[in-house]
Amino acid sequence: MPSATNLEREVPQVDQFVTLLNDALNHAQSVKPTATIEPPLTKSHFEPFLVQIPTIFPCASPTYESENAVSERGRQYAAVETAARTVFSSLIASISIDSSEFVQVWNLLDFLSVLSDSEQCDPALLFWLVEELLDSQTVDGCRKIFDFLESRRERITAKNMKQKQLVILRSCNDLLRRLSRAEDAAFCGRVFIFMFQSFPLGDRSSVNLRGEYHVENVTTFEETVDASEDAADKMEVDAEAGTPKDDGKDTKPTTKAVSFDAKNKSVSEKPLDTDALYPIFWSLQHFFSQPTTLFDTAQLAKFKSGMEATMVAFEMAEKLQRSTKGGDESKIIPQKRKNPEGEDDLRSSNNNPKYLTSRELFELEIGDLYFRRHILIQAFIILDFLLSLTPQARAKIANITPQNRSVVYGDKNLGDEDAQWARGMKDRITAYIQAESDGYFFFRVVESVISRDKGWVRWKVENCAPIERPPVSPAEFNDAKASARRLATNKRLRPTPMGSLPLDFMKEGNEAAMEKLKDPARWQLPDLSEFKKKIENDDLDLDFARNEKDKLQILEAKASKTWRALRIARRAKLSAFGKIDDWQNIDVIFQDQSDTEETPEAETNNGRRPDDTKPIILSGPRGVGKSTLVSMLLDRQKGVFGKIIRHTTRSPKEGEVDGQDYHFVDPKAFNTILDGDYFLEFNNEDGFDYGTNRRTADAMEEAGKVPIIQLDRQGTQAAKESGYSARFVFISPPNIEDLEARLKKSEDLAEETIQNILNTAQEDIEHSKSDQFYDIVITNDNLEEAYKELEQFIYNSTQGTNGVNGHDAPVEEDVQMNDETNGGENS
Ligand SMILES: Nc1ncnc2c1ncn2[C@@H]1O[C@H](COP(=O)(O)OP(=O)(O)OP(=O)(O)O)[C@@H](O)[C@H]1O
Repeated sequence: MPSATNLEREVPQVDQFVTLLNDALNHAQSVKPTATIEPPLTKSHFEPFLVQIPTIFPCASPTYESENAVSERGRQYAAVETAARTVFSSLIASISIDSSEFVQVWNLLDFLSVLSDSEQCDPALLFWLVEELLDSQTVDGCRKIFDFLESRRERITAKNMKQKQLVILRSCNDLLRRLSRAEDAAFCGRVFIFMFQSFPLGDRSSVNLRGEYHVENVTTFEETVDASEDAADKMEVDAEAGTPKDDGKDTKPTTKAVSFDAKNKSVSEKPLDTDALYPIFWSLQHFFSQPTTLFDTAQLAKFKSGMEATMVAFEMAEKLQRSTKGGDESKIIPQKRKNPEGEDDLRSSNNNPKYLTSRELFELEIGDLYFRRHILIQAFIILDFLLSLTPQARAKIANITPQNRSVVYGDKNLGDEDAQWARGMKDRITAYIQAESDGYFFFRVVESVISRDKGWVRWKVENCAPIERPPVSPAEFNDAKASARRLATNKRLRPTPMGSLPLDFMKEGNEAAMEKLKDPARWQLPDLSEFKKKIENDDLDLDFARNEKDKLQILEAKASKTWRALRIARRAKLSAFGKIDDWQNIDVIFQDQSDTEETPEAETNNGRRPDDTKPIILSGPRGVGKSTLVSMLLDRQKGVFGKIIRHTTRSPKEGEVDGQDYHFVDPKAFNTILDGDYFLEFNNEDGFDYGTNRRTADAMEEAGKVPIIQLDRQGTQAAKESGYSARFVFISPPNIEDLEARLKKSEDLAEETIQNILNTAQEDIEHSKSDQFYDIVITNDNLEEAYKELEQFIYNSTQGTNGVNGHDAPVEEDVQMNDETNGGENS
């Protein structure tokens, strides 16, 4: 690059262009009086200056013709660059990025972007200056520069990306090196997103194609035990081994302190004391940062016994924490870590989150759940790496040609015994992580990140093949269209559509036909127990299925029977539906009726169905009378409504019945429902989860009943926010004193609890007054009147007189189901 001062002196156009730039900046300030990044200045704002360029550089004119045009363009680009750098340097030398004057730099960059798009300067010029700007600013300043880049991203990356991509990549990577992943995680994310959005998905520029490992990331730890030393003085942070003594290899600490001789074999059986475990544990970091060292059998043996010892210690730590409730789960991830040598090298100390490796901290660290998880994820990744060396894993990528040999390690194989160990260890880690309180979800996140990463690794093995689908040929398109049409066209109807009974007898003459119609099999619902046997037979057949095709057929048959059984069961065993988590196991509906929600009376079905059958959510303070009103509704409109019972992970209290007071489930079952996003609302109280399963309500609706859900204010809010379609009713006490009296009368509550309930009630009442949150607010003063108001709302006042307790039209059902309804009618 030519030196600015020399060119300035030698090339008069530089001076002229500096003047033009300054004029343009003055003009910019008049058209954009704000001091903010937005709005961007565009070509139209700089038009008067663009037309002046040919007067400085004749070659800039579109009509210019010369055989030296190319070299003249080169000179123009150099002069524009020098002028731009001159103006840019004087601006950033005199104005702080925090000052409002700094808008001039944004304006200059906007002008350069216009110049670049009009091919009046080097396409990369803007990014060269941005690179310098980033270099000259603190991380806070860089955030502002990124605000600018993000707001202009589409515009500045639209043209000539090829010339720009190198400098973008360099600036972003430089910036990332300066940022701490732990402390500036959000900013790092912004930089990555900027890169992802600027470069096409399949761009290989930043791919580590040679499969190099970050060997400088060496973890140091204390080699010898010295009880007399002051722990605070000794506290060490593992350092980037940029120091010459490391030479890229962690010679010093990791190997010396660890002894993996035969005597140490017992580590897998009983826990080591922390002093013995300390060097073994930290030496694992060496394998985590340099997995290829595991190709050496001795090193692999070290890794294996180190992992075994670590797992035993972790399992012990977990057991201890469980037995001493409230064990130290506090995070000890420090906010700021000091550099061991006190060197003023911010870059190296900020690059990666570090571990504190002091002996004194070790016990605390392994007592910390988050720390243990960190280590186990590292181990998980390494085990996956090892398993990628098995013959089975290799077979999966065998047909990829050409392979990127740098990441395949073709000559290295993992033996059967080691592979078995690695699989066993992976399972052990999985079980360990999942056993923690929110471990199930945490592990799912880890699993999905790792599985995505495997996709990228495969892409690397494929030498980063272009990520694009070949266009569909017209012939393929036409074929697909024709077969879609074929599939969508109505086929000829079968003489006996699937599932319907033959009607041939109709030809046999009236009397005989009528007799046949009386056959109970035509109108009676089959007995639920029949399906039990048939489903059991299907299960048996499944066990003996010879191939996938047979299995699928049997599964389909089972699904059909299961569906029919559920349809029959919905009449009497609705509460059991909440206990079904897997369609393949519906045994619960075949169990004795006594353990279901519905009482025999509920089947008498002499209530009236409202026109609006949306679920009803009843909210209100504790003790206001919600349950009383719901009981009245269930009693007076039999068979029409169904109360939704919440799920909980706590155990039943004395007298509580599963399925009546709560559905008592274990955390895994609860999490499965949560994971499926089936909870309408959920909360955690005293360490136990509670939630309302939307599926229970859906099943009830499907069974033709109107679900009634009792929720507190937060639950109601959650249901509303999730867009749940329901009718929202608030039951209000006549006043706080009455509520207090009811609470004191009905429950044996401590004074403090009562006061808390009353405070919440006050807030609930205030909130119920806010516009349109509830569809109706009913004051429960006189119980009978409150009930009437509720019933009127449910049935809608215009229809309230129209024979409450009368009969509604039957629910739309298939013929078989209707048959039973008619048979059971008792009005
Ligand atoms: N209108 C009323 N007048 C007097 N007492 C009433 C009235 N309505 C309900 N009660 C009584 O108030 C007490 C609390 O009623 P209920 O259990 O139905 O309240 P709740 O809102 O369901 O309470 P929670 O939210 O704690 O379950 C009961 O003893 C009930 O008989």
